Amino acid sequence: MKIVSVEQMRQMDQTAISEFGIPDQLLMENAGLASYEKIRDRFDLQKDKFLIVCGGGNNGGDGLVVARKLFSNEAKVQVVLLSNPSKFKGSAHLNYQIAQQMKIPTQSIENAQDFETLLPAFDVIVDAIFGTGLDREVGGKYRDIIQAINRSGKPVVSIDIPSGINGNTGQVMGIAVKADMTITFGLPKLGNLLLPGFEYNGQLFVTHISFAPKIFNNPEVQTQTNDPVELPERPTDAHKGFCGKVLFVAGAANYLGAPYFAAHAFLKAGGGLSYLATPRQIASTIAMQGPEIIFQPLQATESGSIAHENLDFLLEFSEDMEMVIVGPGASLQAETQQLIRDLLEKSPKPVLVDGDGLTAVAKDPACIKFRQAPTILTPHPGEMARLLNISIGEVQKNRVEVLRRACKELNAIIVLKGAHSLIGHPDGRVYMNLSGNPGMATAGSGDVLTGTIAAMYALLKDPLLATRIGVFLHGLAGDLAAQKMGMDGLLAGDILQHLPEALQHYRRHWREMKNQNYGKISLV
Ligand SMILES: NC(=O)C1=CN([C@@H]2O[C@H](COP(=O)(O)OP(=O)(O)OC[C@H]3O[C@@H](n4cnc5c(N)ncnc54)[C@H](OP(=O)(O)O)[C@@H]3O)[C@@H](O)[C@H]2O)[C@@H](O)CC1
Ligand SMILES: [K+]
Repeated sequence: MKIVSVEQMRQMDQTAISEFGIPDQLLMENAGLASYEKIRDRFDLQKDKFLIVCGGGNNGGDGLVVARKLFSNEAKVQVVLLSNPSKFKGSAHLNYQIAQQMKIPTQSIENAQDFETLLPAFDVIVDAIFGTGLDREVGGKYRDIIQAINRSGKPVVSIDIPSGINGNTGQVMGIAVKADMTITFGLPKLGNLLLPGFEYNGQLFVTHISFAPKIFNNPEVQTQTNDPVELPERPTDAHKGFCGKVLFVAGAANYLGAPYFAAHAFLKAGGGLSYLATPRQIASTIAMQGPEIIFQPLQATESGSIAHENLDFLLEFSEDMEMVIVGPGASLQAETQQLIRDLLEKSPKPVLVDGDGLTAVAKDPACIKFRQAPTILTPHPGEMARLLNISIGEVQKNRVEVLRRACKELNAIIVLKGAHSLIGHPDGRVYMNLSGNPGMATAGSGDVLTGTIAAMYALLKDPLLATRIGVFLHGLAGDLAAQKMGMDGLLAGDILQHLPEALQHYRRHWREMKNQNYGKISLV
C-alpha cells in the first residue's frame, strides 16, 4: 500500500476534484460515513453517548459529518467546537450549517475546565481536532484538552490522524491524542505509520473515500509498505552451491558473536555456502558454535582484528562469491578500517556493509560512492547519523527524507533500522517494513538481519528485493519467537533459530500477510 505525505494527500484530493469531478463535499461525506460505520460497528448507538471534539479546519468538518450520522441514527451526541465556527470554510462550513439546522447539540468551548466538566457524561470521544493541517506545536487550551482526553480513560476514535501527530514525520507536536481506533482517508499518511505516530492510532483503518485506483496507485508516490512477494521454489535437485555462496569478512578478538550470527543466519535463511573470513585466532572458537560455516582464517593485527595484508586474498577469494558481507564485529582498529574501505572500493561484487564496516564508510564515504556493483548498508539511526554527519535527533525526526537523501548521496540501498524499518533505493523508492517487534532491539539482531538479506540475495539475485524480503523475514522470525516466549529477553539466537519457521510461514502465508498489511492497516 502506498503511504503519502500531507502534500501528496492534498494533491490527490485535488485530482479527485478536478479530474474526476468528485466535489469536495462528497469526499468529506465519504470520510465521515466511513468513520461513522467503524464507530457503529464498535460501539452501542443505543446506549453510548458520543462527544465529538471538532477543531476549526476540515478535520473538524469530518467530525461534524460523523455527528450528523450518529444523530440521524438517534444516538446521543454532543459536538464541542474548539475554534470559532466562523472559521469553518467550504465543506466544513456547509456541514456546520447543516448541524445547526438539524439542531445537533453543539457547544463552543473556551477553556479546558469547561471541557473537563462535560467529559464525565460521555462514553466515547471522537477526536476531530487536527488532521493533516496541523502545522505547529500544540499549546494552550488545545494542549489541556488533549491531555484531558488522554486522562479520561474513555475510548477515543481519531479522525484521519490522532490530533497532535505530524502527518509527515509521525512526531508528537508537543502532545497528541492516544486513540483506540483511527480512520484515515485516501491512503495512510506517513505520520500514521512512522513511529511514534503509529502507536497513537490504536487500530488503523483506511478508506479510499471513492478515489479512483489511478489516484491511490499513483506511481509518483514512492513510499509504500514493504509487501511480501512470492519466493521462487527451491528446485528439487538443488545443491548447496545453487543456493548461493557468500563471504563474510567479519570478527575480531572479543567480537565472536557478530560473525557467528551473520554467517549462521545466512544458512538458517536458506543460503547455500557460508564462508567466514575471520582472524585465525578466533576461527576455531566460532567453529564450535557454527560447524556448518566454512572458515577462511586471516592474518591478524596485534590487537586481533583483520590485518590489511589480507586485502589481495579477500579480493581473489570473493571472485567466486555472489556477495561479500563486510563489517560485523570487525572492530574499529584503524588498519582494519582501512582494509574495509579498500576492499569496498576495489571489490566488483555486490556488497553488504554493517556494524563496524559502516563506521569505516562514514569516515570516507568515497569508498562506496563510485562502486559499479550494488551496495547495501544496514545502519541503525546512530550509524545513519554518522554516515551523514548529522545528529540522531535529525535522523529520527524525518526518517523517510533522511533515508532518501542518504541513498542518493551514497549510491546505496539502505535499511534504516528501528521500529518499522525503512528500505530505500537511490532512485527514491522507500519501503516501510511492518513486521518485527521491540523485543528485537537486542545485541546481534542486526547481524542476523545481515545474514538473512544475504540469503535472500542468493535466492532472488535482486539486491533491492533481497533487502526488502530479508528485512521482512527477520521481523517475522522475531515475531514468531516473541509469540512463543514474549518480547522480554528475546535474544539474537532466538531470532536466528526462528528463521526456518519464518521462511516456512512466509511461503505459506505471504499473500494473506500482503493483503492484510501484516494485520496493521485494514482497508474499509
Ligand atoms: N478534500 C480534502 O482536503 C479532504 C480533507 N479531509 C479532512 O481535512 C483534513 C485537513 O483539513 P485542513 O487542511 O483544513 O486542516 P485540519 O487538519 O483540519 O487543521 C487545521 C486547523 O487547525 C488549526 N491549527 C493547526 N495547527 C494548530 C495548532 N498547533 N494549534 C492550534 N490550531 C492549529 C488551523 O487553523 P489556524 O489556527 O492555522 O488558522 C486549522 O483551523 C484532513 O486531515 C481530513 O480530516 C477529508 O474531509 C477528506 C477530504
Ligand atoms: K484528528
